[in-house]
Amino acid sequence: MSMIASFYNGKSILITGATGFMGKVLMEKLFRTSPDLKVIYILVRPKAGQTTQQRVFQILNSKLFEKVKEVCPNVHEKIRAVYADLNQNDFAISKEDMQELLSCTNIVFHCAATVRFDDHLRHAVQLNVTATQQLLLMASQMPKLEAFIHISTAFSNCNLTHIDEVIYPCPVEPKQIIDSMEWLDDAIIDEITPKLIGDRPNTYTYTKALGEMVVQQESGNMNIAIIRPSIVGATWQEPFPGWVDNLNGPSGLIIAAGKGFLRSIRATPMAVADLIPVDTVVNLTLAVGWYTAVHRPKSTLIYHCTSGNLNPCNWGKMGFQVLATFEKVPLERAFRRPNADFTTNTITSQYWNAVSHRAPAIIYDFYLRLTGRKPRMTKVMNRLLRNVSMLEYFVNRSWEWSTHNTEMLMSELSPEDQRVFNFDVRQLNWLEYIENYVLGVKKYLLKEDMAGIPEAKQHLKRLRNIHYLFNTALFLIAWRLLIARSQMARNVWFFIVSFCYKFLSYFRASSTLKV
Ligand SMILES: CCCCCCCCCCCCCCCCCCCCCCCC(=O)SCCNC(=O)CCNC(=O)[C@H](O)C(C)(C)COP(=O)(O)OP(=O)(O)OC[C@H]1O[C@@H](n2cnc3c(N)ncnc32)[C@H](O)[C@@H]1OP(=O)(O)O
Ligand SMILES: NC(=O)C1=CN([C@@H]2O[C@H](COP(=O)(O)OP(=O)(O)OC[C@H]3O[C@@H](n4cnc5c(N)ncnc54)[C@H](OP(=O)(O)O)[C@@H]3O)[C@@H](O)[C@H]2O)C=CC1
Repeated sequence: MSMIASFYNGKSILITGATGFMGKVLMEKLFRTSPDLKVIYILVRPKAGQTTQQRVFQILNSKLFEKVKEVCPNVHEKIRAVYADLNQNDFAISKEDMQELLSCTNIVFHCAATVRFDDHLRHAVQLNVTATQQLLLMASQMPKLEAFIHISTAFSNCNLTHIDEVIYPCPVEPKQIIDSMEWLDDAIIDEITPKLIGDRPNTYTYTKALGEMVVQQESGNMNIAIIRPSIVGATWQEPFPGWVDNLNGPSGLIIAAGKGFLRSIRATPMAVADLIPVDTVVNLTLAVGWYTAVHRPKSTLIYHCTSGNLNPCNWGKMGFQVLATFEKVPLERAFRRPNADFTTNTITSQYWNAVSHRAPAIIYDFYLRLTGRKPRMTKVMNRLLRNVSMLEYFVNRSWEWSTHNTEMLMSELSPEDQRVFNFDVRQLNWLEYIENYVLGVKKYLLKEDMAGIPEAKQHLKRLRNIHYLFNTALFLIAWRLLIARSQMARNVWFFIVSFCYKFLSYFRASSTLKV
C-alpha cells in the first residue's frame, strides 16, 4: 500500500486554483489514489456566466475525471466548492464557510495565481503576493493544519543562470510593494514597473519571487514547502497521456505551428527546453505534502520540479518532433503548411516575420476583401507575433536548477510510492512524450476528430500545390520585370534558352540514332 495515498485518506484538503490546469490534475490524482479522503475544499469564483457549482460540475464531468468516477463514485459529495475571489478582502468567503475551512483543513495546496506575463503589476501583486499573504494568515489560524504547500515557478529567479533550492530576496520588501499598490495610481505603477522588475522579463516572474519571500516571512511555525515547476506541459502518463486544456506555455505555439500561422521563431535550437509534465508536478506536490506533514523539516524546503539537469531536451529537438508528428497527424483547416525555422538572429527573425507571417496575412486579407468578407488575418497575426515575442526570453536561454531536495525526497519514498507518485523525469522518453502532447492538443484542446485526418492531409496537399504555383508565378513575374529592364538579364535568358534548345536537339538526335 502506498504510504502517501493512505496519508491523504481521511484528510480535509484545501486547494486554491483548482479550476486551473494544474489544480484539476491535482484533484483528479487525489481522488483516484486516496478515494477515502474526507473532503476537498476548493476556492472558486463564478466565471464566464457559470456559477461556482456549474464550474465544478463541468470539471467532474470532463474526460479527465472519467477514471475517478470508477474508483470514487461519490466524488460529488467529497468536493466542497467555496465561493471565493482571491482579489477581495478575506477572499469574500462567507463567515460560515470561513469557520469551516479554519476548523477542518489539514493540508493546503496553494496553486492559484495569475500566470499572464503581461499582467498589470497591481493585479499580479494582488494575486501572487497579497493573496498568498492572506492565505498564510488564514492557514496560521487552522488548528489542524499539517502542511501548507505553495506552488511557485522555477522562473521566479530567471534573472540568474544557476538557481539553488533557496529563496533569493528581491531588493524591495514585499510588504512595501503591497502597501504602495494601495495608494499609487496606475500611471505611476506603469512608470516604476520596469525599475521594480529589474532584469526579470515580466511582472509574473517578479511577483512569484515576491510571493516566495512572503511565504518565508509569514511561515511562523507552520510546516511549509515551496515547489518550483519549470514549463508545465501536458500529462505524461496519468490519467492518460497528452491531456492538456489551456494555451499556456508551448501548447499555444504548438497550435499556431500546426495551423501554419507560426512558421519561424527567434529561438536557440540548442537551448534547454525545460518542460515538465503536469502529472509529474502533481506527483511531486503530493509527495511533498506527505513529507512536510509527516517529517516536519525544520526549515521551509524548496523543491525544483525541472527536467533539464536530469534528462535534458532542447528546443530544436522539440520543434523537430512536433513537426514530425504533424506529418502523421495534421491539424484541420491549416492556414499554411507547418514549418519550423529557428533563428537566433534578430534581423533574420524580422525578415521571416515579414515574409513568412505578415505578407501571407496581408495577401489572405486581400483575398477576403475580394470575396466580400471582412479581413481579419493581419490582426490575428499581429497578436500572435506579440504573444510569441513574450515567450522569446524563455527559448533563447538555458538555466541550471539544482534538484537536491527533489532527489532526496525520491530516495525517501518506498518503491510503491516511487511507482504511484512517480516524479523521476529520467524515465521520460521525450520523443514519445512530445508526440502524445501534440495528439493531446489536437484531441483535448482543439477537440478535433481523428476521423478528419485524411481530409486534413488532403488540405495540406492542396496548400503545397498553391504554394508551388504561387512561387512559380512570383518567379516568372520577377524574371519578366528583370529582363525588361536589364541587358545582362536578357543575355543570360537567351543563353539559357539556346542552351536548353541545343541540349534537347542533341538528345532527340541521339535517341533517333539508337532506333
Ligand atoms: C516555428 C514555430 C515553432 C513552433 C514549433 C513547435 C513548437 C514546439 C517547440 C516550441 C518552441 C517554443 C516553445 C515556447 C514555450 C514557451 C515557454 C514559456 C515559458 C514559461 C516560463 C514560465 C512558466 C510559468 O511559470 S507560467 C505558465 C506559463 N504562462 C504562460 O504561458 C502565460 C502566457 N500567456 C500570456 O501571458 C497571455 O495569455 C498572452 C499574453 C499570451 C495572451 O494575451 P492576449 O491579451 O493576447 O490574449 P487574451 O485576451 O488573454 O486571450 C485571447 C483569447 O484566447 C483565450 N485564451 C488566452 N489564454 C488562454 C489559455 N491559457 N487557455 C485557453 N484560452 C486562452 C482567451 O480566453 C481569449 O479568448 P476569447 O474567446 O477571445 O475571449
Ligand atoms: N503552467 C505553467 O507552465 C506553470 C505554472 N506554475 C504555477 O503553477 C500554479 C498553477 O498554474 P496553472 O494551473 O498553470 O495556472 P492556471 O492559469 O491554469 O490556473 C490559475 C488558477 O488560479 C485561479 N485564480 C486566478 N485568479 C483568481 C481569483 N481572483 N480568485 C480565485 N481564483 C483565482 C484560477 O481560477 P479561474 O479558473 O477562476 O480563473 C485558476 O484556477 C501557479 O501558481 C503557477 O504560477 C509554475 C510553473 C509553470
